[in-house]
Amino acid sequence: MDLLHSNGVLIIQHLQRDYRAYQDFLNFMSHVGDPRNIFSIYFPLWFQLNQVVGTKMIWVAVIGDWFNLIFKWILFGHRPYWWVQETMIYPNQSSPCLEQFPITCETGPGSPSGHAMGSSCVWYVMVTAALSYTVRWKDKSAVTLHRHSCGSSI
Ligand SMILES: O=P(O)(O)OC[C@H]1O[C@@H](O)[C@H](O)[C@@H](O)[C@@H]1O
Repeated sequence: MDLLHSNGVLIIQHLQRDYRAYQDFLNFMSHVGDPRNIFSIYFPLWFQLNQVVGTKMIWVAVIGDWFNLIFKWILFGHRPYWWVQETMIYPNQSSPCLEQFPITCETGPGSPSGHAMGSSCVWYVMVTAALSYTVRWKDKSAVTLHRHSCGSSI
């Protein structure tokens, strides 16, 4: 398990060091996808626009959170920022320094991440809905264009 955690820490350090320029963008994406917005914002909004997408949002919230809870009970995983303080694999207080954000300061078990699971589900539902709307709109305009071109050639 230590090998897994230490590699996770390396990835976090790489992201925090080499992708600092994208920090605001990534934070924004993370906040937009936050599953706590499902009940107050996304469900009411999407249900007005499209009932199927709205219903998907609710299922994502319920099933996603339920699975996350079950997996957290089973895995009961460490969070990287406290694991680096507790592990013995870094000698002489040379534990890596991980930057924390308000959204990462949680105290419960960390694995799997409820935020990562929830926000990827939220983004999946929204992106697939937007893509299918775009495809339908394109098909419709192609049919209209075809009808017009056929009509003008007669
Ligand atoms: O398990 P994590 O990644 O610390 O996430 C904790 C919580 O993070 C919040 O941002 C989400 O709205 C919650 O749904 C989630 O449970």
